[in-house]
Formats: sequence, structure tokens, C-alpha cells
Amino acid sequence: MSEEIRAQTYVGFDSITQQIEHKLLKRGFQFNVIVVGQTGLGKSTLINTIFASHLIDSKGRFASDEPVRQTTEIQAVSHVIVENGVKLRLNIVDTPGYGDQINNEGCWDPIIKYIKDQHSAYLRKELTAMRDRYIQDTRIHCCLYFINPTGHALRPIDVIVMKKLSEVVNVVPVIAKSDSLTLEERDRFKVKIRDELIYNNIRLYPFDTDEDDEEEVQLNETIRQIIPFAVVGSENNVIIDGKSVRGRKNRWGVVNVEDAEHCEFMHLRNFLTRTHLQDLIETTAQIHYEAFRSKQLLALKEGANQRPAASQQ
Ligand SMILES: Nc1nc2c(ncn2[C@@H]2O[C@H](COP(=O)(O)OP(=O)(O)OP(=O)(O)O)[C@@H](O)[C@H]2O)c(=O)[nH]1
Repeated sequence: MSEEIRAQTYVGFDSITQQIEHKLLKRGFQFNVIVVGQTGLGKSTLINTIFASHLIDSKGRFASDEPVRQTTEIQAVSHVIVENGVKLRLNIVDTPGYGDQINNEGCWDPIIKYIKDQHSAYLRKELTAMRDRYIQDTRIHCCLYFINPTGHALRPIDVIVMKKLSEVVNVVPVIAKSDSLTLEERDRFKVKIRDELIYNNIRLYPFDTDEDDEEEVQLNETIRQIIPFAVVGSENNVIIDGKSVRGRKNRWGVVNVEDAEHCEFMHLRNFLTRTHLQDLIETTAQIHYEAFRSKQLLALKEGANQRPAASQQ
């Protein structure tokens, strides 16, 4: 085709991708994460390490004579972070550490309720007659579940809570403070956890869909082989080979948080921000919210069907 004919037949709809990009960039993206796990496992620290900024306060003590502090209620903090003109509105929900009471029965209920409440709020906004063009999304896209680095097995409470959570949210398990395990212990612990997840029929994110191409299926498979991510968090920088890096310094050495030889923090960060951010958001809408929505609408319909019958009695 000559240049002239091409110019005559060119309509210009291929610019739709730039138009979408422009609109999305203007609006920005919303990502909501919840952190769940026993008290003091480094939840706040890890979040601050992942997003390379101080987003939530760690409750750790700086001196041994300071009183013990801990997160005592579900707290959501919002931040806008910008990278190369892309605006990410980040909502982080910190939950009180649980499982340290004598009776832990039902200690997960407030967390599940919080997640369902966000679905419910979204559904209400969706169903209003004059609904907003853009609904503020507070639905939780990812739940980072912190496992105690015991090196033995999952605690019964971990199994119960992960099972319940996986029914309403994308659960990503992490072995907290993995610097307390040797490499062999870490590998054995990971295998044990994966076996227990399968044995207890806990289906964790990522899920394969029919739409996934070969590359995505392969990527998900790689992630499944790493999960649970054995991580180390730190808000402090240490000097290694003259370079300042995020790390933890002990008497016997230094853990470089961002070194894949030391821990799997970088795998987790890449997974959350580079490879699966959009998929976590989509899966929340298409799987978890959709399941909630259809259940609610069915209940509404059944309620409406029963009402006239009741009023006739
Ligand atoms: N060794 C080690 N210590 C860590 C790690 N991450 C955090 N810590 C330390 O553990 C302590 C508790 O960390 P936090 O981030 O406040 O823990 P949390 O889970 O948010 O605590 P709650 O909000 O009370 O449940 C702090 O002193 C941190 O410096 C880690 O990967 N390894």
C-alpha cells in the first residue's frame, strides 16, 4: 500500500490505547492491602519496606525499657505514591495481631467482617439510582498473611484463618522474619507449609483462568513454587560494600533485604508491584466481589419473593 493510500485510509482508532492511558493516568490507580498475622511478626515493617516509604508506624520498641506497644484495632491508612507520573493510591489496613489469647475462637471474625463490609459498601454504591461515574474502591485486593517462622508447621489457627480468608480475598502467605531460620530450615518449612495448604484444601492466589496465555500460566507456576515468600523487613539502611541498602545488622553479619540470596523480599515486591498488581485488582472484582455480589442479590431476590407471600397470610 502506498504512503498516500495509507494516509487516506488511516482512521486513527489505534490511538485508543493512548486515550485510555491518559485517562487512567489522570485518575490514578487504587490498591488496597490488608496485613494479617500474630502480633510482632513485622507486618508494619514489611509494608514500609515494600513501598520504600514510611507508611505505617511499627510498634516495635527502640529501647528495652519502653512499654510494649501493639496494634489494637483495625486501622486503615491511605497514601498516594507517584512513580514516573503514575499515581498509586495505596490503602493499607493494619490488623491487630491475633492468636495470642488463651481462647482464640472467632478472633478472625472482625477481619473477615472488615473485608466483607468493603464489598458491601461497593455494592451499595453500585446499586444506587444516581451512582457515581467512578466508585471509590475500598475492596481489599491482597491479604498478606504472616506466618510465624517456627520451622515446624502451620499452627491450627493459621489453617483456619487462611481458609476463611481465601474465600473472600486474595491471600499471599509470607514467612515472617525469615532471618531467624537457616536456609535448610527455611526450605523444609516452605515445603511443609505447601503440603499443609494442599492437605487442607486451601486454594491461594494466583489462580489460572482460561484467558491466561502461556507466559502468564508459566509466571503463575513460578510464583506457586516460591510461595510462601520467606521475607525479611527493615526500615533501616546499612552499608554493604560502600553501598547503602535496606538491611538488618547483627553481631554476626548483615542481612541485605534486597538480595535474593538472603531472602525472598524482592520476589514478593516484584510480584506485588511489577507482575501481579493489576491481576490482584481484577481477580478481586471478578472472583471475590462477584461471588459476594451474586450471593447478596440472590438473598435480596428471595427476600422479595417471600414478602408478598408473608403479607397474604
Ligand atoms: N529479625 C527480624 N526482626 C524484624 C523483621 N521485621 C520486623 N522486625 C522487628 O520486629 C518488631 C515488630 O515489628 P512490627 O513491624 O511493629 O510488627 P507488627 O507485626 O506490625 O506488630 P503489631 O502491629 O503489634 O501486630 C520490630 O522491632 C521490628 O524491627 C524481620 O524481618 N526480622
